[in-house]
Amino acid sequence: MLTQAHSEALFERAKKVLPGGVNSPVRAYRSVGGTPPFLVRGEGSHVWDEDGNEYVDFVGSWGPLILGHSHPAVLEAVGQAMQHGLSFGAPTAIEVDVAELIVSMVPNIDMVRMVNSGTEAVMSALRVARGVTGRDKIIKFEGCYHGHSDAMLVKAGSGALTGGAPDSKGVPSAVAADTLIAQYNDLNSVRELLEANPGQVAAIIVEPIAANMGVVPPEPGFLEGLRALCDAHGALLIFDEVITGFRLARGGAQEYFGVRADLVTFGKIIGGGMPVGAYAGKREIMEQVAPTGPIYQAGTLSGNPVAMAAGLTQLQILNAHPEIYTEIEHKAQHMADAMRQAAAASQVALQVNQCGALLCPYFTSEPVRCFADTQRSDLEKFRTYFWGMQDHHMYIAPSQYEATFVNASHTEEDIEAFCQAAAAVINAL
Ligand SMILES: N[C@H](C=O)CCC(=O)O
Repeated sequence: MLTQAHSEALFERAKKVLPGGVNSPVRAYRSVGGTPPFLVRGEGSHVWDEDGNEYVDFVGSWGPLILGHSHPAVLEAVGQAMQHGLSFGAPTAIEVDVAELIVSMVPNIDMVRMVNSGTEAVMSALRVARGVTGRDKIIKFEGCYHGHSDAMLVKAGSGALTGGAPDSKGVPSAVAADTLIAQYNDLNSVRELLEANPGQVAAIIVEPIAANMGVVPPEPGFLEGLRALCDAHGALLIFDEVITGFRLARGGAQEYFGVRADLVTFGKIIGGGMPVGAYAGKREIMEQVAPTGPIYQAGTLSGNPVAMAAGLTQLQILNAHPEIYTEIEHKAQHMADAMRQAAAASQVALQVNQCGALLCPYFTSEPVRCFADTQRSDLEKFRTYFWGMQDHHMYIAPSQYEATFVNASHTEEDIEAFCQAAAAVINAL
């Protein structure tokens, strides 16, 4: 067991002034028990906690740190931007630079609106879909997570699922009634909802890879089928790319899977570690947003110059180095294979889902292809795996329902250390 005296003392203080001691529920380690390490520093692929413990970080601030912590070019850009002021609430050149770069990298979009988080991006994209179609209902998938706006907290994944409450209190029933729930990788469940609600569905929103119930990749034909169903029923297809955007490929899931979306939402990744979000789409849709159109959405901090500087620098590097995508995917494949081999050798029931630079172990003998399958994973084994990995200085998400993120900053030694740690922990199971 690692020494955690300082983190424990901080957690006790935190619990007195922050609900659960945290500012986002998944950080509280409720499902694995124990104390979260309070982090003080990150460099490249490593983080350090208040007790001086060093870890290889496979969370990466929940995805955005594709280049790792404290990338020198990103820090330099942030430092420069800060010299000129922290916020103007006015147009700046750098937000135009970021928007132009996003439009050049992502297929099928002409315009972008910056916001401050993935939650805001989704909330706004849903409003646009409703405004454009004149319809109210939205189809989402059980176990998918699209931030914490009211409509999206119906059967949500991520922290809501980790806490065992996929439906939050405080969501008006009238709002929840317009969120229709389908099953991931099950086109029939979507078709049935569309047919039962003719002319009423504004949009289908999907994580192209469901990465908030662990990692569940789309089966061949699933995303294509959603596109076809949207076209047939006059609904918009929204890809929530808060996790997959700029991580799967320069053009995100649309490029990786070759399926067109009508609206795309982005989150923390386009801030390179700073709080940013955005939604994007074709000109005819995006021009419906205020001030050019009747759909209102606003934000004082949207396009914040310091956040834009971090995001622009990370996106420029990713754009200039597409080989990063092949490299991070290979690392993730290697990790998944090592875990599968360890499980086979020690006869542990384990499925490792991996797609791009995302992976997740489920302790079950059956393939995991939808929400119901994720519920078969043995959570007690996940808990043992989690703490075993922590003892080996591997910082992974404290939840069965989050991804393991592989980044460009992970060295061969980091990946080997992960594989050896995972093999040892799985053998001990
Ligand atoms: N899956 C969530 C974000 O993508 C995890 C982060 C959080 O809820 O704090």
